[in-house]
Amino acid sequence: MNPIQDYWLDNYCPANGEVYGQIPNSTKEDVENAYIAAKSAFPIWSQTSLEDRSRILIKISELLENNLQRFAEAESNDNGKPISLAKQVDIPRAASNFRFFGNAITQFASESHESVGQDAINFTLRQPIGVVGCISPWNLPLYLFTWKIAPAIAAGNCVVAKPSEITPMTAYLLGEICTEAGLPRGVLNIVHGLGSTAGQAIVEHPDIKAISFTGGTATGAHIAKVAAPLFKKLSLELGGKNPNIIFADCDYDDMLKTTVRSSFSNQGQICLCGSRIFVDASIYEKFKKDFIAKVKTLKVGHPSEASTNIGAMVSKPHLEKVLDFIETAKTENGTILCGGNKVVVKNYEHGYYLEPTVIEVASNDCRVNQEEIFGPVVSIMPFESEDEVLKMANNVKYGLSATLWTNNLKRSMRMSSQLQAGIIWVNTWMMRDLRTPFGGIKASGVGREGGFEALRFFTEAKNVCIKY
Ligand SMILES: NC(=O)C1=CN([C@@H]2O[C@H](COP(=O)(O)OP(=O)(O)OC[C@H]3O[C@@H](n4cnc5c(N)ncnc54)[C@H](O)[C@@H]3O)[C@@H](O)[C@H]2O)C=CC1
Ligand SMILES: O=C(O)/C=C/C=C(\O)C(=O)O
Repeated sequence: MNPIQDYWLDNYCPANGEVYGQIPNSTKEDVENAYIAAKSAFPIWSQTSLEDRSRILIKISELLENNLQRFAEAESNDNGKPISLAKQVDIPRAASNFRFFGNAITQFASESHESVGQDAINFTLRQPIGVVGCISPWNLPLYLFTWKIAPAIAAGNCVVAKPSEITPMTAYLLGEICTEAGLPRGVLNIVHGLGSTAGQAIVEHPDIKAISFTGGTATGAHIAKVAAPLFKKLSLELGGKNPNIIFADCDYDDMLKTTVRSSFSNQGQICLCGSRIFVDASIYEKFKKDFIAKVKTLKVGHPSEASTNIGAMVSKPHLEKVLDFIETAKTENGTILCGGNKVVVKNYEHGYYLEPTVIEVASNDCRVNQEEIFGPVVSIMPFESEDEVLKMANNVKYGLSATLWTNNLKRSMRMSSQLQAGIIWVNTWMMRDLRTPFGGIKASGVGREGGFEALRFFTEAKNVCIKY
């Protein structure tokens, strides 16, 4: 063991497989120091007026927008995603997160209940919790990091936050911007490092009273086990295995174009991707032909090239994991209709590239349809009836999102109410309104983010009853 060497973690660039930086592998002591800083900032920040908090959050948002190119390059370099995606989606959304919660906090109200006949009135105070922990994953690094931090600080909390050790760069840059925007010292404390050490220290900390986590289901289960006996508030956004259900009466061209996106955006590394595609048997063969033809046009390439549709996978171990799933599919009578192989990109031979892959599965019970792959891999299979597809869609441990393609209003209402998922999209995918509740059921998580739900999570409700 070399304590100096072990304190630093290599940071890889997925596009070329090279180490391009190092981050601290923060220890329990580092987390304690972050907590102390947060605790000392809390009395002032929690009493800072809503107008001042709002102004600072909106300033952070503006600075992110002003630095779009720099942040997008950093995100793409760190994660492997096409720079075009980082520029159009990740960084603008991170900016929106701050702007949205900067505005939302000025509109957040609490309840009052008049106890008629008892000469009393109850009102609810919504007070910040204190020091809270935010832990985020590598797939949408700044987007998800800020989706937690923005409501937490808007509500008057101070934060100890850990980005994924696999994609630390934009969180580091965010720290600079927050300082420039005038966020007081100690309000946001970013610690870098491994989940098993720095992350675990946040979750175990007896005085960090709430944890907002996005990541894998197994990690979420572990966090819940550690946090529950400490009586922490928990928000867990976990994995998905989302059905994309296509009926014959849909707007076919729109469906086809969006299904390519919902399958392969961000190399399929979004918990909302529609990884199980179920197609009305009457259009199955046509869909199969058209879909594969479109998928074959997607260009796998270096993330910095404008023509790239599919960039690099986030890490070598993750690439290997996804390839293992493709091998598993073959042993389960799956047919690889296209893709399935690593891609060697000229001049970037050590990058982690994978073809977009479509697998025709014989049954919904196979591992490929039951486990989260989290890569550019989707399965397709036909269905005969609404009842059959509903059963298959729900027959999975996850319950994050579902997409329905149909112009039949009654059917969309019927199915929306019966699908076991926290988010249903009808004739669209990943259309986001930041006011809406966001989250899953079953193994996809606990609690909701977004809008006032997030502000409720990051506050404690205290009821005051006054007799008059
Ligand atoms: N939102 C989602 O649905 C996501 C799902 N995943 C799934 O999870 C699988 C594993 O990916 P990982 O990178 O290992 O994700 P992960 O769940 O281990 O990592 C997410 C975050 O949790 C932290 N973390 C890990 N262990 C922790 C612990 N004991 N205490 C506190 N924090 C901890 C990590 O450092 C990271 O910041 C992926 O293959 C994918 O299937 C991964 C990322 C996002
Ligand atoms: O809030 C959103 O728009 C998207 C969230 C996506 C995830 O939580 C994920 O992919 O992990």
